[in-house]
Amino acid sequence: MRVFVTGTDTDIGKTLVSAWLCRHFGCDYFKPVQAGLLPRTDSEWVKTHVNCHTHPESYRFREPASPHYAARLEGQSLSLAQIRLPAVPRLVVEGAGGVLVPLGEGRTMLDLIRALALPVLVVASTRLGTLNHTLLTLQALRSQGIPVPGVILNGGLSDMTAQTIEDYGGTSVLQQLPLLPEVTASTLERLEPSAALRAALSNLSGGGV
Ligand SMILES: Nc1ncnc2c1ncn2[C@@H]1O[C@H](COP(=O)(O)OP(=O)(O)OP(=O)(O)O)[C@@H](O)[C@H]1O
Ligand SMILES: C[C@H](N)[C@H](N)CCCCCC(=O)O
Ligand SMILES: [Mg+2]
Repeated sequence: MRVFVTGTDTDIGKTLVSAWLCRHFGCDYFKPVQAGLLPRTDSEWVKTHVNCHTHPESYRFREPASPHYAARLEGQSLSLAQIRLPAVPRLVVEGAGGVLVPLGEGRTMLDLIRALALPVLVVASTRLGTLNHTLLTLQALRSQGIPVPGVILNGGLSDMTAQTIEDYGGTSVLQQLPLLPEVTASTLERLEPSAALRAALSNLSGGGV
């Protein structure tokens, strides 16, 4: 299975969830656009926490900022055509920030997602405000006809949030991941994927988890 992991915001847990998916579903990891290289890139974080193959980024920028601006600071611009998916059957692709993050020349992360033609998992928090952010994200993805197998709630359990996203967002909450007191290889390993997540991922085209 090949899947794109987006989120409702930056710092919402996309890298943690991506690493966890790689660990439990035997996937490689690919971060096409990395803005901010220190203290470590997302690929380095994934490599440190789970033993999976990470593919080189298509774009790496020093500034921890929106990619369109980080690129401009280095006199560069992003071309979607330069971003090619690694040809492997099991792959987790992580975005940068949320779906409308600017990539330059009027393009956003949503254009990249559409170009890559992958189904999308949305990582969301359970903090107050998440319902609005999550429903807006789902609406943006749906407006482009992008398939969304579901949402992963990260960093705190809330059945109310999960139920409301399902009721108003027309999609499934496939997993709730708790706030981990310690984020290590073994705490990630001990978090078991739900039956709903396993089923959703095994149904993806190219399927089999
Ligand atoms: N469930 C969790 N329990 C404890 N800490 C978490 C959890 N999820 C994320 N974090 C921590 O929150 C921080 C932000 O998470 P992460 O780097 O995964 O965000 P991101 O969405 O990938 O951000 P970016 O847009 O920069 O790629 C990290 O320090 C991460 O370890
Ligand atoms: C620097 C950060 N950690 C990510 N790499 C990029 C996040 C871009 C967010 C842009 C925005 O929505 O304002
Ligand atoms: Mg990340």
